[in-house]
Amino acid sequence: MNLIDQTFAELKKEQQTAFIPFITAGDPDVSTTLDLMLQLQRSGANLIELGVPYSDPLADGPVIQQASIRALNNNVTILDVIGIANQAKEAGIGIPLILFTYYNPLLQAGLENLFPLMSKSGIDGIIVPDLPVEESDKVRFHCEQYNIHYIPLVAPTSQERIGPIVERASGFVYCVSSLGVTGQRKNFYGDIEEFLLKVRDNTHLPIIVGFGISDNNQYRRFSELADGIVVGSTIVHTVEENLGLLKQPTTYSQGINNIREFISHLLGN
Ligand SMILES: O=P(O)(O)OC[C@@H](O)[C@@H](O)c1c[nH]c2ccccc12
Repeated sequence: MNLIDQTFAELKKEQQTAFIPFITAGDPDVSTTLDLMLQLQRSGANLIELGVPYSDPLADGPVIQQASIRALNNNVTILDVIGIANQAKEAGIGIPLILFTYYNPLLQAGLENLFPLMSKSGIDGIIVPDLPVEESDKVRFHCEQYNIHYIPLVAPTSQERIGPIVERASGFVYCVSSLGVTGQRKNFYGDIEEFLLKVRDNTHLPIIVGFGISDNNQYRRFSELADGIVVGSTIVHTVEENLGLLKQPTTYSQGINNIREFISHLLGN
């Protein structure tokens, strides 16, 4: 049993949808990331996707690309992000943490080095968006060794690959709501309901949806269709809007409070 499984089991009992925010670790700096994680947990996050900054985030839109650049300017590495997860758990984070990283940082640091650290640091799942599931054997081997869930992405264009993808999943399946890159949007894939039902028919695991969800209307719509909702860019954009406040000790708490208020409106509280 992994904390992700327990979390979804509890949410299912309460008939609740998981709120899963994504933030770029180290944006604008490590200590702010820790405070943001604690604030997200207080604001109702059920799991957190912790993004490893990367120089070539091909699946990301401009908001997360900029966040990666800010974190990389602080020289934040995948090892630092694992360290942040560890500090967060020590600081009181009790919800599952999912390491979100492109494949290259994993490869450079070495799976055999990272997985023991990830396990010790309380990381419960990993998402590697640019690793085709057919090439995920090594990553999944290490995941099984260390009881870390391997969470694949499935897209509306996956169609006949939905089966092979979800059968290699553990923890939950991440359904991408639209084609293209991450970022706020007005429209989603035309047959999104049909797509989510098709994924649901292929797995007993919880299915979560992400990409473009940025206001309460969209959040409520997808809460009816999935077991969890990932929100990234619009939260990262709110961090960006408050960088000025977050940089000054005298206005720091105002910056954190602005982000708290944004999350509250997003969730319709
Ligand atoms: O940013 P959005 O549009 O809210 O989508 C979630 C997304 O941020 C997060 O899950 C994510 C960040 N980078 C990614 C790359 C591929 C797939 C998903 C992601």
